[in-house]
Amino acid sequence: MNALVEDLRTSPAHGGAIPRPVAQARLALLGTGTVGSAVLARLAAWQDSGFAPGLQLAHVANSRRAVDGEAGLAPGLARARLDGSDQASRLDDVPAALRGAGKSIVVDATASAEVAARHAAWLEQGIHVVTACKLARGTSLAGWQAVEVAKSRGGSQYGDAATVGAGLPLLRSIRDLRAGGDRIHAVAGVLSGSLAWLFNHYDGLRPFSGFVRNARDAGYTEPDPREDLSGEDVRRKLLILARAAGVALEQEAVEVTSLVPPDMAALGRGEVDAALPRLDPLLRQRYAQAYKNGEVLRFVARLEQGRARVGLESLPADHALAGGAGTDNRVAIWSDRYRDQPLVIQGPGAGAEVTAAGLLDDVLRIAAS
Ligand SMILES: NC(=O)C1=CN([C@@H]2O[C@H](COP(=O)(O)OP(=O)(O)OC[C@H]3O[C@@H](n4cnc5c(N)ncnc54)[C@H](O)[C@@H]3O)[C@@H](O)[C@H]2O)C=CC1
Ligand SMILES: N[C@@H](CC=O)C(=O)O
Repeated sequence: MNALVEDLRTSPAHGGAIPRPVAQARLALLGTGTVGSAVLARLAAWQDSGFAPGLQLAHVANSRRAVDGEAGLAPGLARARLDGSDQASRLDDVPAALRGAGKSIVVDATASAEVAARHAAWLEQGIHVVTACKLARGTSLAGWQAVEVAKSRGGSQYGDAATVGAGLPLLRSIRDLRAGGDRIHAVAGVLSGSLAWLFNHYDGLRPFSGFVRNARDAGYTEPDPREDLSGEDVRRKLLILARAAGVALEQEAVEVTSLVPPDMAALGRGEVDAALPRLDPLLRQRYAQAYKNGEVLRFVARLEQGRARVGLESLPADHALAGGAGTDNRVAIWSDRYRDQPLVIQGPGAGAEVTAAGLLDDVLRIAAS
């Protein structure tokens, strides 16, 4: 914490988390990796403190196994129960596991296209979906529209705060501006937490590939870091933001400049780690050029004048998009009311804990609605 800012946790006025009465809701958590484990940890902490007592964990699954708990699984024990379970993970079983009193909510903490393909069907059945996975809304326009149609048919809600900015109030701000009558003119910024971290740390001296391994091990990258390095993950985030802003973009409309050499893009997942040093020559050269110009490298997404593009840019160090530290996303939004000076939103844009918090904020919002 910044020493100039008083730490409110130690202030006498700080009262801790207020127990929150939540109407009963049954949750199915899909994915117990980096993000899913943090969801379980947050639910376990809530259970200990008595916060949000109405939430009941009815089903937990990873790609191989599943475990059900009709009366609710203890979040702190769910991983151990899952590891010892002989129940196979089957997406067809999810609706039945959620049957019971209160709202039914699927929490998608996977990176699975197969799970994303179920979102619309669940919504249509009245099951709410909260997701960190961008594949349902950030790929084809038809996929995005299918979610919209299914929500209105099923009277269900879709919590997507964690899909962009790991829960930062980005989508919410764009939707609030539009709900207040504003048109969104442009959006530009750093949308990748892992790439932000990489370009905040890379010094042109040590190999870029080593930093990629560190970002992966810290849980900032996608399960396959090429998703980040190729710009594909940022493309999905920009598409989600653009569509929320009222711009119905097809995924091919985003110009993406990848950092991944073609020979590395073609490799199998298991071969990626050994091939990471293939990134080093291009990044060393881009860094040296930027350094010579007194600039910094940032991986930027832009939606301006109907044109959408994503790629590495060399920016003056005092440029509005160059600020921030760590995994910070930094996004500028221009609208009718923010015509000259944009609204700028900055904060950590990757990491298990912030993402889990973003997912559970959406769960609480839906449970309370
Ligand atoms: N790591 C981060 O900082 C952030 C991640 N996200 C998103 O969160 C999602 C999860 O990311 P990680 O936790 O890093 O991935 P991970 O690879 O650590 O975990 C993925 C989990 O999904 C499970 N899974 C795969 N297919 C499944 C299926 N059919 N049914 C049930 N479970 C299945 C896997 O077994 C694993 O437990 C991704 O979509 C990612 O884009 C979003 C914001 C930030
Ligand atoms: N891999 C992503 C994680 C969040 O979506 C990123 O680096 O931003």
